[in-house]
Amino acid sequence: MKLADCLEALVDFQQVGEGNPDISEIIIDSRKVKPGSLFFCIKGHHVDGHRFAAQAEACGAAALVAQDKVDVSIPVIYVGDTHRALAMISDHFYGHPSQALHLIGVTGTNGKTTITYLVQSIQEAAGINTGLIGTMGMRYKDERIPVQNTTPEVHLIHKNLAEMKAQGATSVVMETSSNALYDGRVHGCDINVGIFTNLTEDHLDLHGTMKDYMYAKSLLFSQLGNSYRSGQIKAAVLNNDDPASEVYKHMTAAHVITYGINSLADYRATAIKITPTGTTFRLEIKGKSYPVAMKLIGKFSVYNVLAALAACSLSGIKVEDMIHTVEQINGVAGRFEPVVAGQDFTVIVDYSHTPDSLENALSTIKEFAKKRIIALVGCGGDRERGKRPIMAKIAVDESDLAILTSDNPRTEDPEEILAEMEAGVTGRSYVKITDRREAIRYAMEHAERGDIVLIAGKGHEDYQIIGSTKHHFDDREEARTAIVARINK
Ligand SMILES: CC(=O)N[C@H]1[C@@H](OP(=O)(O)OP(=O)(O)OC[C@H]2O[C@@H](n3ccc(=O)[nH]c3=O)[C@H](O)[C@@H]2O)O[C@H](CO)[C@@H](O)[C@@H]1O[C@H](C)C(=O)N[C@@H](C)C(=O)N[C@H](CCC(=O)O)C(=O)O
Ligand SMILES: Nc1ncnc2c1ncn2[C@@H]1O[C@H](COP(=O)(O)OP(=O)(O)OP(=O)(O)O)[C@@H](O)[C@H]1O
Ligand SMILES: N[C@H](CCC[C@H](N)C(=O)O)C(=O)O
Ligand SMILES: [Mg+2]
Repeated sequence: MKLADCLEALVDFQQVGEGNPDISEIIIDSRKVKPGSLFFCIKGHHVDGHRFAAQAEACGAAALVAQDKVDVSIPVIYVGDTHRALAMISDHFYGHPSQALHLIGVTGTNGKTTITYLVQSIQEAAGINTGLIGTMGMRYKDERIPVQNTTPEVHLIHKNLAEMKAQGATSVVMETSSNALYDGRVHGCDINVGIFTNLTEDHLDLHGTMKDYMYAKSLLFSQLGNSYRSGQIKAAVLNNDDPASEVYKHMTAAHVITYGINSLADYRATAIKITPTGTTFRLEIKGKSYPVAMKLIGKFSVYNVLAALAACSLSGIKVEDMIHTVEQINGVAGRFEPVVAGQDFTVIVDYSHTPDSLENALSTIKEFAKKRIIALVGCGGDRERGKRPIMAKIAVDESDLAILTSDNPRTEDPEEILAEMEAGVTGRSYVKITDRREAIRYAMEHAERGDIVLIAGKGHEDYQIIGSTKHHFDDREEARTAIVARINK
């Protein structure tokens, strides 16, 4: 596409420097610029992308988009807000792919990844080619593209939606994190269905207060639009058991479909029974009742299934077919994933990295625990600090043996993170082992027949970030190695 064609997406800009070069791709990181790139200077949380204008030019950028003065000899398009222009130009550059897709966005503190997997599985089983964008990467058919963020940067979303569409996808389900909504990473995405999971404490380092965090999530529902075009579905799928849904109902002009367990809702679960191998419940929809027996464990999994069923019903899939698919699903990697290596106790690896998810994981385990519960918990560095003492307290209070350890310390001192966690513990004893590998080994060596060990916080992650280095580290592998070593002792 020519530069001038890209600029059709904007209403107000100023071009300095003659020329109408061919644009090969849209780039925001100077280290990735190739000849023909259109480089956007973005003001980030850490550095100002305008600093890299000269580097982008040296690497062959065809033109730049900037909001502050830059000194280069290639054409520069000056706009008021480069990030907003990035959303508009990339949507245009990639041919407005979201408009041609049935796009489902999922927001909420916990459950987003799980719901995207459920939705993709249910729709795929019904013959709807569905792409997925989320924490564990972008996935379509056999394609797996790793991502840096749960919700990638806006130009990457439009680019990948276009690629998925070109490969035959008619629908895409995408995690839309509160950070991404607030930062405008889903601008230009024509979302058809917005799903809300729940709102509990996390990310207050970025949003400040729970109220602001709630409003950040509300953007998904207000962005569903205010027009009723024939043939186009626009719907908000809301959790009636979470008070924030009441606010979101007012934020959207779209259809509202509710789900819940404690309150009346369009999609409701009753008679929930949790066992170590699965969950059964009755699904109540419009006066009809359907039995469900699934392998997913816990009340929180029932919420996720209800949300997915409500959303997928909008794609016209029969309830019986949806239930059949849900019943076949074994689970999502790193979400309540068992590690089985010949031991006589249970080991569960779970991605609970928030107070609410940790509490849910432990209360779910309590439903079927016959002996002790051992909880291994850490908190990530360079992330919200307020949750540290709360998570430590939950781990210590809700288990028989709590092992406090490191998660991803990132650039923080692991001892200081642990000290902030320990400040939340009152009275009860616990074990502190800073090195996560040692901590897992300790848990595997001290578990007794029939105990259940929860290894929380890192789930599917196959790395540990210490400083700015990513080391290979996988809780499931670590647990297995320690179990085998114990058995062979
Ligand atoms: C704090 C935050 O949100 N950071 C996001 C932000 O990066 P940033 O603002 O720090 O960028 P920066 O380093 O200041 O750089 C500014 C600009 O200069 C450019 N640059 C930089 C260096 C260079 O040599 N050349 C160059 O051109 C950068 O490419 C960028 O365009 O913009 C980047 C591009 O979109 C994101 O990848 C990055 O996410 C970081 C990795 C992150 O950790 N974000 C977390 C907080 C986050 O967003 N998490 C949510 C998940 C939450 C959940 O699931 O619960 C998510 O959606 O992932
Ligand atoms: N509906 C839910 N309510 C509460 N906790 C949940 C729910 N679903 C999952 N969890 C817990 O949260 C953890 C993370 O689940 P999941 O990865 O699906 O959430 P997420 O919202 O994608 O998280 P992230 O913000 O890291 O992307 C799970 O391992 C489980 O312990
Ligand atoms: N999406 C979450 C993931 C946290 C995972 C946990 N292991 C950590 O590193 O804190 C975040 O970026 O805050
Ligand atoms: Mg996720």
